[in-house]
Amino acid sequence: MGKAIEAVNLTKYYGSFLAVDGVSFAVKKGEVFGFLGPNGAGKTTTIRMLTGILRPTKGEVKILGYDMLSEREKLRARERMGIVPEMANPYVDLTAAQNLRLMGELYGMKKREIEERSAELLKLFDLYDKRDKKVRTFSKGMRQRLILAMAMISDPELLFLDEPTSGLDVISARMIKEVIREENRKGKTVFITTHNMSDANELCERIGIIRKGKLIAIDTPEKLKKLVSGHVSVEVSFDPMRFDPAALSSAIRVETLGDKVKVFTDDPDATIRELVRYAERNGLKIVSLRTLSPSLEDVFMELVGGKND
Ligand SMILES: Nc1ncnc2c1ncn2[C@@H]1O[C@H](COP(=O)(O)OP(=O)(O)OP(=O)(O)O)[C@@H](O)[C@H]1O
Repeated sequence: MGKAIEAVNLTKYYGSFLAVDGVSFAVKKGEVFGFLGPNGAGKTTTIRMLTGILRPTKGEVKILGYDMLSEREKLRARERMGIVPEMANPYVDLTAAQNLRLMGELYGMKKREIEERSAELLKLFDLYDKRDKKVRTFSKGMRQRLILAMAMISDPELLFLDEPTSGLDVISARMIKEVIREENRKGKTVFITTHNMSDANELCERIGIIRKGKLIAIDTPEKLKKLVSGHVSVEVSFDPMRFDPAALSSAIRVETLGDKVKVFTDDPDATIRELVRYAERNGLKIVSLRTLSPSLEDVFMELVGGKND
């Protein structure tokens, strides 16, 4: 399996301001890779360097093996990728079908091919009935679905999506996520920036977390979650609900939530054993017992300190 994206020491200064600071990573072909970070962390700057829109101050970018710093190779790479830029807009005075046609022509596709692919994409994004309506009449969600359809017109093997679901209605966001998953099933590579933790968790095989221009962590969502200690908890409910937190030696902290207690621990196995023993000793019935893993949000908060940069 080759590499779809290779970035080495990617660096961008705006004047004297360092927006992206020596970022290196690789994305395998067929992978959905998420780039997660707070506002202003450098996500858009990075994606613009990867797609050849912005020239890095320093560093190297290879896309599908093409050197993006060479104008000629960049054009070859561009033919094989689809891009959804941040806050992109279709032409509002054209219809959905016309926007798709224009994009197909830019990719040098044949008329027949454009018509067929457009129909397929319009149906996929539930815009087929609206294909001859001017985009001016479209909601934000419909426009964003069209933008993604336009990026996919040439059936590219690699998609770059900058905040594709940001600020969208639930239905459009869900549709877009479903399409991303489906593209991935077909073996396509997707690079997606987001500040939405649950989207990243749902969609991405690996996630890079960027903060103040630096890549501070890169791993699978599950492994990233293991980075945060003390965020694993065991939730238990007894009948009758009587509980003395001091009885647990494995607890870091205990929270009471309605008729449940949530015990934070570094050793969920030991905590569960203690809870079972506690119930037996005190004649309590265990109504429910489950282990809760840290969320990606917990990881994110721990790593970026919960602040925008
Ligand atoms: N053209 C520019 N000139 C000067 N500074 C810029 C320029 N573009 C971006 N910046 C700054 O570079 C930093 C990174 O911006 P970037 O847009 O890459 O962040 P981001 O992670 O995509 O954030 P957001 O989620 O808000 O889009 C920010 O501090 C931003 O203010």
